[in-house]
Amino acid sequence: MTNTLLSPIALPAPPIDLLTGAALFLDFDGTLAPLADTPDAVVVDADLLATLTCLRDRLNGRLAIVSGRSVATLCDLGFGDFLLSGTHGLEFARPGEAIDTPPRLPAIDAVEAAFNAFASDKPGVLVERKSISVGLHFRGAPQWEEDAADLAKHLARQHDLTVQQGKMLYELRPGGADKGSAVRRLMQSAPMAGGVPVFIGDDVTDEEGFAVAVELGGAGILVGSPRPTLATFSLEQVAAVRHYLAQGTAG
Ligand SMILES: O=P(O)(O)OC[C@H]1O[C@H](O[C@H]2O[C@H](CO)[C@@H](O)[C@H](O)[C@H]2O)[C@H](O)[C@@H](O)[C@@H]1O
Repeated sequence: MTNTLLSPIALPAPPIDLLTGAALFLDFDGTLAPLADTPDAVVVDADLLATLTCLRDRLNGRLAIVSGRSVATLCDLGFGDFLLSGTHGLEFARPGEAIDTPPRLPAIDAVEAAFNAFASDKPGVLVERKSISVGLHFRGAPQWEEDAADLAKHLARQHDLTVQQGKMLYELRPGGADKGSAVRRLMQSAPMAGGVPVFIGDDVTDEEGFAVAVELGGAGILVGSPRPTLATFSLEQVAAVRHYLAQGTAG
């Protein structure tokens, strides 16, 4: 990312009229759903799907989920009816159409084997097998963070992969895309084209999304406590995001 992250000052809450005319890009974990102990523990409730469906209709379809989760997992979670970008900008899907995804590289299988070997004697360390990437989670055993980071960086160099840092997570994936490139691509065609991009997210992987949204004349909304960010506004937590989105469906 070429832009410089701004200092961690408290940002204002987004005005509700920001949603009028928006092309809305929504991160998933930590933005639409609270973080949980393990990836599998997260569920999507009917209220959230109803709010997003209503908001998408009000925005003439200009609502996309842009996540680090794979598109297949997003569909399993209940988002199959939405415009999707998965695996940090590497995958795309439109409702009813085939998933546009690069192939799973043999290197990812090699990394997964190395992650499994690392995790095998460390209770609480979890390997997340994903469609075209693989994650090493240490939320259940934070004492292994440094070793997990060293292993991820070593394997990334060895296999020419990208390390994607997340919350209590190192993920290895092919490079060449991020959430910013996903926003740029989706803004070039219907239904997102013509809207003002607004990206809501909580994690470092969302900063590229904020950067491109701002560059294209829109805004980023950071979810969580103040930290260095390219976002313009902030919301304290998932509940505030959901309240904000629900307000956008009213009136
Ligand atoms: O871009 P996102 O939609 O925010 O996805 C980023 C990663 O989210 C998931 O991991 C995070 O959430 C888990 C469940 O709450 C949590 O246990 C973990 O510690 C977090 O890092 C997901 O498992 C990853 O695949 C996503 O890349």
